[in-house]
Amino acid sequence: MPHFPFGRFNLPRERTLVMGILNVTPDSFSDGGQFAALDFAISHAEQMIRDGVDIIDVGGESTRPGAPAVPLEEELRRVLPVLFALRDCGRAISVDTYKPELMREAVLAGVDMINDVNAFRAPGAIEAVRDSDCALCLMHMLDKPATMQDKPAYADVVREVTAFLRERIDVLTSAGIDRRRLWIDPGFGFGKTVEHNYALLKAGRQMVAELGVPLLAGLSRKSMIGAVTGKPVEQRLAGSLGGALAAVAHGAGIVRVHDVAETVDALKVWYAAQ
Ligand SMILES: Cn1c(SCC(=O)Nc2ccccc2)nc2c(=O)[nH]c(N)nc21
Repeated sequence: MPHFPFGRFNLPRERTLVMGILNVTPDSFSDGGQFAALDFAISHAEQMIRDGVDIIDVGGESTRPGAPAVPLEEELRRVLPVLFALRDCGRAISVDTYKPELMREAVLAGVDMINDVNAFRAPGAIEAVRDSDCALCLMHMLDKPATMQDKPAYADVVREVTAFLRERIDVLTSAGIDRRRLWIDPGFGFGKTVEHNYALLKAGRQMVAELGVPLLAGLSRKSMIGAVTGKPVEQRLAGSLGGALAAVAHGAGIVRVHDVAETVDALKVWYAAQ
């Protein structure tokens, strides 16, 4: 299999990889204590590993519309201990951040992917990751989290999102970053209506073909699942599994999910039938 740089790992490319979501934000557990947070995160990561996860996505700041901004120091305090604790866990680690300072620390800590919902647009982001071999995920977001869902409108959402991702790829490769490190992501729910999200999902293979870069898809438990199932966020497992299989069918190379064990099993059955 071709070796796509993924930090230390030579991850398989003949099947879609499962990225498990590891939130290290206080609102993702009860008492908010610092050490409880670290313990909780490590236990959750260990469970995902037992469940068959390929990549663990560590995030210290919620990007939900209306979520409070997290100061850099606080995000560092939440995320870095988890990165060091997971360094030798045997799975790829990605860090979900748009802050260049955290990217720099994460690269030094040896992470295998930087997952940037802002597609490395922050000043200093490219410099922070250039001299490394970690994978880089470029995600599309309309405007910014606070306003992106107000009235998302596009003349042609697939064309515009593809153009945005092409521009970001061009900027990073022009800065000397090896194209083989790059992943693209349409950013489901980041400034899109449900219709926009499904149009982008269906266009996955087209985007990969046009941009020559593999695709990461994050649908798990999102409103695009809720809209077609009528289910609240805590009852979206089945819908999310359908979404994961749809993403695989439409060319995703990584699916970002909350429910690792269930998704791993669903993909095993899917691949048994290919
Ligand atoms: C960090 N991050 C997020 S956070 C939003 C989220 O999960 N909301 C959400 C979670 C649970 C329920 C409802 C909404 N989504 C993506 C994505 O789609 N792609 C990439 N690359 N990174 C991502």
